[in-house]
Amino acid sequence: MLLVVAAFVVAFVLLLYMISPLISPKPLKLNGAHVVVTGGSSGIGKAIAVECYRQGAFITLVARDEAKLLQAKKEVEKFAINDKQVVVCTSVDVSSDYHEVESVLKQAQEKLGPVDMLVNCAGTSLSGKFEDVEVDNFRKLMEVNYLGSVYPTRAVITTMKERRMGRIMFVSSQAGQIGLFGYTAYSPSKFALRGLAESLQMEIKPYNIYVTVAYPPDTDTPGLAEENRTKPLETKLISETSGVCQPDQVAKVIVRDAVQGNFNSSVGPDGYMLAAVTCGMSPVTSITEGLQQDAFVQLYDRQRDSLFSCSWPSIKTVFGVAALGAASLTIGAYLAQK
Ligand SMILES: NC(=O)C1=CN([C@@H]2O[C@H](COP(=O)(O)OP(=O)(O)OC[C@H]3O[C@@H](n4cnc5c(N)ncnc54)[C@H](OP(=O)(O)O)[C@@H]3O)[C@@H](O)[C@H]2O)C=CC1
Ligand SMILES: CCCCCCCCCCCCCCCC(=O)[C@@H](N)CO
Repeated sequence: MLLVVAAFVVAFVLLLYMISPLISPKPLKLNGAHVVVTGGSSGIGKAIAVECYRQGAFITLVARDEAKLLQAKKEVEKFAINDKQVVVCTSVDVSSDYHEVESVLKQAQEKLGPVDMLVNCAGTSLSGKFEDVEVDNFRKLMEVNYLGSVYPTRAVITTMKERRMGRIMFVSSQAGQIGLFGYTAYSPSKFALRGLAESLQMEIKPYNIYVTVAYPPDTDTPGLAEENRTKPLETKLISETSGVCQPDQVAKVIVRDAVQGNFNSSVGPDGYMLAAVTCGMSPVTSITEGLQQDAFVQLYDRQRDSLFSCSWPSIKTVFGVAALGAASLTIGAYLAQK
């Protein structure tokens, strides 16, 4: 019986690998593409700009501080792969006023052409116990981290729909997948991006525009350094279970997933597991991803009511275990190629 199930699982997984490319979107070519990166003057945003530039993209960096923008431009330009590439800087507060953001992005498109990929990375974090956080900071974080992604997206979506192509990336956080001690102001602003992304993807999928939500762990940036100055010990200890990544490592994963049109983008095994157990009704862009999510949820469910009960396994358990088997095969392959 077990041999039959194992043979079935192997055949099933091989079949999935063969048909999976049929449902994945066609990858976006970054060579010659216009990529706008909000928050591109520092940390993860700057690393994403570098990663796109070394693949031949034209970059618009968006942030507030002009000196930091110019410094970032110089750093990104070192990675040019041809002499046509250009980095343009534009200073605006993405959360202040929609019409200002719209006008800045209109000018950017007049300079470098329509936006092929928008990376919403501008954001800030703040941690502290609920009653210790300045009440105004709840509004501020929602404005920067949520509205600061709505406005640029709103400013480019019409052109993307007319062209029937584009990529929109939202940089959320693992704290946008799981609420944590000390993040009562920050987590909601990152959870909000998921709701926006899932709703928007449903609307624009028919226009061949793909949305990606990135869920990075702690990443070694000036933003993290600033945050760590006042972070409660509890928040620090929990966050560090996921380790601390380097911006270029995070950027490589994020750009790869955005180019592929993958809806979820997570970093490392922890991030992968977190994404699977918090997948909810997020769109899956590959059959194997859906299967792995099912297996993890099955495992999670079954652990709750004991994986192997002494009675005959129900059909659901058999398929759950089969999915689990397939998932472990797939995850093994996935981790092996990492
Ligand atoms: N570092 C980490 O541990 C993690 C970070 N993230 C998220 O990644 C994103 C980047 O974080 P990180 O690289 O650490 O941050 P940094 O502080 O290093 O960089 C933030 C960038 O966003 C810009 N920015 C901030 N506020 C605004 C604004 N209102 N309008 C326009 N630009 C703005 C900053 O430039 P300027 O100040 O000049 O405007 C800067 O370019 C954030 O959304 C963060 O929540 C997610 C998970 C982990
Ligand atoms: C079943 C699988 C479980 C996997 C373990 C996951 C444990 C939760 C880790 C949460 C880390 C939160 C990092 C926030 C980073 C961030 O956004 C700020 N640093 C912003 O600067």
